[in-house]
Amino acid sequence: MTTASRSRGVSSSSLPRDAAELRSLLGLWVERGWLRTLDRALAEFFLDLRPETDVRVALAAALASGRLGHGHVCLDLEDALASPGEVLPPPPDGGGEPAPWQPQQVLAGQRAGAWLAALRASPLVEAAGGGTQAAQGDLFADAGDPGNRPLVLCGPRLYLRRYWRYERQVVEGLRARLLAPAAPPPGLRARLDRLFGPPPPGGMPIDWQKLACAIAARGAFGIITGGPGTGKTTTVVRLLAVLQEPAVEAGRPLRVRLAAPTGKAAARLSASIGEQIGRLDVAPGVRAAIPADVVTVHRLLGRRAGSRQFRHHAGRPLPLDVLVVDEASMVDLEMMASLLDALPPDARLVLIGDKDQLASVEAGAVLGDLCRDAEEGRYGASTRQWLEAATGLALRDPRLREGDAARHLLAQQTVMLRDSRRFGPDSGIGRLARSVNAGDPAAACAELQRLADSAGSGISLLSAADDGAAFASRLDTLLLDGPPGAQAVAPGHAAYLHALRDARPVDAAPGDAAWEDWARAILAAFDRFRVLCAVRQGDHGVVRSNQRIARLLRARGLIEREDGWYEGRPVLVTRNDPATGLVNGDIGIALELPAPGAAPALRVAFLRGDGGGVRFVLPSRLGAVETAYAMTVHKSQGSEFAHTALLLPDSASPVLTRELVYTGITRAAAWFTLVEAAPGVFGTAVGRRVRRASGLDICA
Ligand SMILES: Nc1ncnc2c1ncn2[C@@H]1O[C@H](COP(=O)(O)OP(=O)(O)OP(=O)(O)O)[C@@H](O)[C@H]1O
Repeated sequence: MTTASRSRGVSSSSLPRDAAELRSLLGLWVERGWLRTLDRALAEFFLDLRPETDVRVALAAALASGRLGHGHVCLDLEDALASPGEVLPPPPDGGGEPAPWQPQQVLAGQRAGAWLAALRASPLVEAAGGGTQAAQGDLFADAGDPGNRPLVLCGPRLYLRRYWRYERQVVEGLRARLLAPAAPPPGLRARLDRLFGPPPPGGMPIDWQKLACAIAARGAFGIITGGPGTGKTTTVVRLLAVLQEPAVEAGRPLRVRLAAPTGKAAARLSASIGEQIGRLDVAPGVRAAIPADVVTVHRLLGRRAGSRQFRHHAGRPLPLDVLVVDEASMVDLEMMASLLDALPPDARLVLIGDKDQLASVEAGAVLGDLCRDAEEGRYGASTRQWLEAATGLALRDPRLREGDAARHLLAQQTVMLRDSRRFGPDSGIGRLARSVNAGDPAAACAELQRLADSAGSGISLLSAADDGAAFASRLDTLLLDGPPGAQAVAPGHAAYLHALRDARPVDAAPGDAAWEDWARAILAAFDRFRVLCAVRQGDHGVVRSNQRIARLLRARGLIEREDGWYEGRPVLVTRNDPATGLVNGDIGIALELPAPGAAPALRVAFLRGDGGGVRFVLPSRLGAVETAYAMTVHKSQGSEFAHTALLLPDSASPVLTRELVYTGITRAAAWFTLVEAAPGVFGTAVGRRVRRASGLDICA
């Protein structure tokens, strides 16, 4: 037993009786991995500041801070005390058997009413109505003034003030845009008909892309959500044409900027927008006024080195008229607040993304929260009328439900695209993704089994329900060679190393273009397969999966060593690096290149941002990289691979959710393999949603 647990007297399962007991309990939670040091430090700071602080207030502060580390913007005390086992997820080692000092036991039987009363009575807590803009003072400047108290209680939700302020900024910023008078471009109907085609007889079936374009064109804010291949990029490019045409005709082209949360997503969108602009049926002047250049949100806002501040903010807004943010599911609350702060009041903002994907690693699930009504439409009568007139479509679809323009304010400016051109009704990947999203574990498991049993579905399943040795050796085969019988479409990691060896242009002189072509082909071959893990640690986490694959490749003689730098080592850049121009998420492969008058040396090949050229970087110049045979599902967002194998671990960790499985499946373009290290884990994950506490609710 540790010092902390002894000093606390672990026999009691009730709350700490005083500050000393609370300090030792928090020490124990940090030691055992339930909380971070900074969560404990916050509670201790409050106890130091005001020694008379009720232990419930200090404990709630530590929990609210701890929840931030798991993506929650606040601590909902009613939910937390009703389900104390879910307040803090167990640490990576599982936290051991329930013990009296564990969060679930300490919080068991506590009543939210008493905690809320203690919080309301505390001079550290401001009780907020939730509808007003918070004062922006220094966190601890004057804890006596309610506008500066470090904690904010809004109904049952307890926030650290900074996050409450972000949430209010987002709510107020979006609300103002949603209530701004609609300003559709002139001649909208004719422009839509030209770009999307005239409406079908009777206005059915609904062209969701046309609808989305109309909605986003009419207001200062719009959301276009949809799964992979539903035409989000196509719609955005046509939307920009619809907005830009009258502006160019009037001789005042709009200043349009495109942004994405990560460098990888920005590069991918740049490439696909560039391609779509080329196909657009508009005058050359309009086409020229639609940019294909996509920057990261951080770069757009102008991050100040070493601080949370940006160059652009309300006092120095971005010089633009239209801003499109793609992959918006990855935008966290703080980033969204900063964006809205820096946006001129009369600029249009359009968010694009897949609401069903995993949310950002940082706190907040902004797109998911904003798209709460997207499935059901919830258009009010006036929106319906306007949409039908603007598009010639009839809004009759059994999936749509009546809405109220004031109560469902956001929904009036949101459209969900529903028809995937990539994963149509017969695609196995599409069927599995839809079944996972529907959220019925038994039905999803049955669909997975049925698809895995039918040849040509593009789905395979490897389950530890097989006996252990067979499972391990089948997994090894999968990782190296792909699923048996499907290796042409669904390779394993041996394939790119064969390409490396077999296609090496041995006769080419140093610097010859053949070396760049070879590197490009190897990078493309490597991108045909990726192992995605739910977690970093454990037998089926990223770290051990990378070690396992390296060991297997070496045993087969395809690489020379298992660690350090070696030819063929794939790496993932984990931090933006201005010195090399590489961004978080970039993938490179170490290759041996000839050098004039010197021995061949390793260089790491990366595709350039425009997707065409290759650049070679010395391994010694790469600071933050890790081996990339396997990566987390989180890191894979915004990428796509011909074959993905999703490894679900053998314990039902709380990170295993429907959104994680859906994101993993939809990274696969041609083939998806599910590896289940314990029977039943897939079903458990499908039954669990990412539910992040927040108060993002916008009404008129
Ligand atoms: N209305 C359309 N008419 C013809 N082709 C279309 C249309 N909409 C989409 N496509 C085609 O379908 C494919 C997917 O479209 P798009 O890239 O716009 O989808 P997306 O939702 O942005 O995909 P992703 O999930 O990759 O971001 C593209 O090849 C695109 O050209």
